[in-house]
Amino acid sequence: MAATAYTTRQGLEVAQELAGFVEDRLLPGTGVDADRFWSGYAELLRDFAGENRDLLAHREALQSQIDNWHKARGNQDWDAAAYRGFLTEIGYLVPEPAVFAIENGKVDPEIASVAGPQLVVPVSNARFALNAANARWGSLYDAAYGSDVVGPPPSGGGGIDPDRRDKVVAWAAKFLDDTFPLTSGSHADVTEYRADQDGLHATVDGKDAALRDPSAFIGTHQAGKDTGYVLRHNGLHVELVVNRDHPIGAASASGLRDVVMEAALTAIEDCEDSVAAVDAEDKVGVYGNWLGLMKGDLTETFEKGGKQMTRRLAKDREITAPDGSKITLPGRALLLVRNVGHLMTTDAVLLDGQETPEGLMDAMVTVAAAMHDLNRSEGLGNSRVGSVYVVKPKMHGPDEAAFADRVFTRVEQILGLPQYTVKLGLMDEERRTSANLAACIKAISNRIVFINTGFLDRTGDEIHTSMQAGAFVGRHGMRKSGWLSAYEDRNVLIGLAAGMRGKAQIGKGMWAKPDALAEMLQTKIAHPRAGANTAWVPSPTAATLHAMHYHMVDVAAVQDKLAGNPVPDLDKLLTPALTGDTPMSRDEVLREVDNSCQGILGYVVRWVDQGVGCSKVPDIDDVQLMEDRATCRISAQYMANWLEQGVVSKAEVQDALRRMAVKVDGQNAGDPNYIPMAPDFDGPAFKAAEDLIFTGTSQPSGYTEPALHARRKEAKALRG
Ligand SMILES: CC(=O)SCCNC(=O)CCNC(=O)[C@H](O)C(C)(C)COP(=O)(O)OP(=O)(O)OC[C@H]1O[C@@H](n2cnc3c(N)ncnc32)[C@H](O)[C@@H]1OP(=O)(O)O
Ligand SMILES: O=CC(=O)O
Ligand SMILES: [Mg+2]
Repeated sequence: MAATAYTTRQGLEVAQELAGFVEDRLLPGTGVDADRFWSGYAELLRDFAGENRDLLAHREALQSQIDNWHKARGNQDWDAAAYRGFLTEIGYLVPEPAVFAIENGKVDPEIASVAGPQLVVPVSNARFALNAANARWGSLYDAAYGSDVVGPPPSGGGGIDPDRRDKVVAWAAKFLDDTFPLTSGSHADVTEYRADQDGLHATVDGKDAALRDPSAFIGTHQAGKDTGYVLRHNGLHVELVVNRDHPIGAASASGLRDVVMEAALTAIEDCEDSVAAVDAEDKVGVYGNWLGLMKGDLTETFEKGGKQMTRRLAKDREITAPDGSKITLPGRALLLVRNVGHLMTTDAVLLDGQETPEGLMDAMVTVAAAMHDLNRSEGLGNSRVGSVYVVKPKMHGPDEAAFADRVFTRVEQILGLPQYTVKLGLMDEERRTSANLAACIKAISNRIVFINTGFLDRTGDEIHTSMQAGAFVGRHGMRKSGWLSAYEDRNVLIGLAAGMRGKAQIGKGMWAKPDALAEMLQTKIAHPRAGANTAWVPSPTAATLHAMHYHMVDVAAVQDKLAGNPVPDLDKLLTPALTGDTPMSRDEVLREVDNSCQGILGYVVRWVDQGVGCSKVPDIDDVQLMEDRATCRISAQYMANWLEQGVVSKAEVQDALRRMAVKVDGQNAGDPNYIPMAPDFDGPAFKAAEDLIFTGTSQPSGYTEPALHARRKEAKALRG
């Protein structure tokens, strides 16, 4: 990696690549000239970088007070009252705000009022980033046929297996019967669908049937030879696509060739935990894709199935209502952009020779990019109400949220945008935020568009915060622990109490087993049932399937029932899940050590050597798991905690790392770009895994970024 070349702008040293990107690609068309951008940015850094540093120092100061408190108490029994008193005294817990209601201004309906899936995607990958935007609509037939929901997934030999096809068709018909019942008969037995000014008709057993709720039919959608009958339920659309010339339609008595679901209502284009962006070059790649999405002109050409294809943003869908009027349905997910948190600094922009907060750069650049969307009145637009949606991760407590609010006010001033154009999604994924959630929401109440239980980071922070309290129970115990359920329940109830219903999303976390979609269908319905009007999915296929849950559950009604329920006690949230007097068996410990080491290595080897920020890595039972920086944080913090508490020895972990490195090398044997870690175990990837584990106690909040960035830079320098 060549040393960064800088150019000077308004007292800043700016990496040339970034300066070129900003001036040649980002700003033209925004009405903001380069001088205004750079002088505003320089002032932003002068006014906010110091406070950013102070906030991070405060995190560390609180953490060391907490560590010392636990160390001083030794093996005494857990004393919830004493602990809570201590946290109040040091300012970790702040007073609960008086009752308030958020006032978040203009918010698109996908966020404010309709419940549905939220897809997350690494924005560094243009092919995936476009796919996520287009995942607003997804084929239910394809999702079921290609996954495990009607039986083990297909082997991938090509062609359609008629038995599997029939299973999928019957399974989808059952969903249609449950969601859009007919006055008589089943969708499985329809021989014809047709529409007229009275609505949708179906012929079953030679007789006319209609929808039991005729108002569910909103019109037809013509696309080539496809005639789509568009239905609506719980605010979400479903299209019955009929085409008797299509092989699937031809095999169906009704000509039904697909059921197309409105799926990813919103998608988060991620600049954070699913990407590996460590320098100006990487950041320009990430920003370039977000800019293309905001301009509507991003394309990506690639080869799939031996054919070259070009992917671009999907158009909106034109529907003809029964009375002949036209309705436009959005063709793309409403896009949010996840910025990085307050932790990292970047060498892409230097002030007084020092690195500057990466979060401030993300704020400036991603909002400026979204101005292309704000300035456009037609075409492939994003927000229809003129808002910009930024997701802010990993904030600790209300002061950090208030800081973000002021940063975005300043960014709006620099760019000439009305205050509160930028809306914020608040990741409830650090313990101090969960414990002070109402105050955090209040701190950004004019911008807030979601709270989301990012339980993966939250688990990492749970372990790190109470590192010195004792040994944490294993993953199985953690999933069933009291703090986790208190965290999930409190999030919904505090959000409702803050008036988020009908105005914002109360979201649930990621489905981290991308291939186990039958299991997802069984279990992720718990999210809408808990009152969440969105939840994260890792892929468009998962979005299409998860959309079914929002037909099965009327989230608005659930929220009505929940409103006013007592919020679970803070002590429950604050009680760590420690093994206490019932330590885990040696077998369980060693198995989990192998599992964590494998997960960490499988993830970091692609991050450090190849710059891939989100991967599918098989776990110890060969279940493919989505690994990102947050899941890596959990594994590393487990190992650090168990080392700290003497549950395992350093030698045992070192042995596991070496054995698992050999296993991971084997799993990647088919990748021509892969660099094996064995037999030398001295490359930057292997060392990154060691850093994450053996320095896990002293890493800020147990984050993985510092070690990963340093080792990735080393790998880039070594290998170009
Ligand atoms: C704790 C947290 O912060 S969670 C948030 C961060 N996590 C994420 O963002 C998860 C994003 N998901 C992913 O990166 C991927 O789904 C993975 C790595 C988990 C799994 O990938 P794989 O199953 O190997 O996907 P694979 O490479 O086979 O792609 C399959 C298809 O799905 C698409 N796809 C997969 N995931 C996504 C996604 N998140 N968004 C859009 N498209 C996607 C691909 O574009 C591809 O379609 P195409 O060939 O037509 O382009
Ligand atoms: O960002 C999400 C999480 O679970 O962490
Ligand atoms: Mg997270």
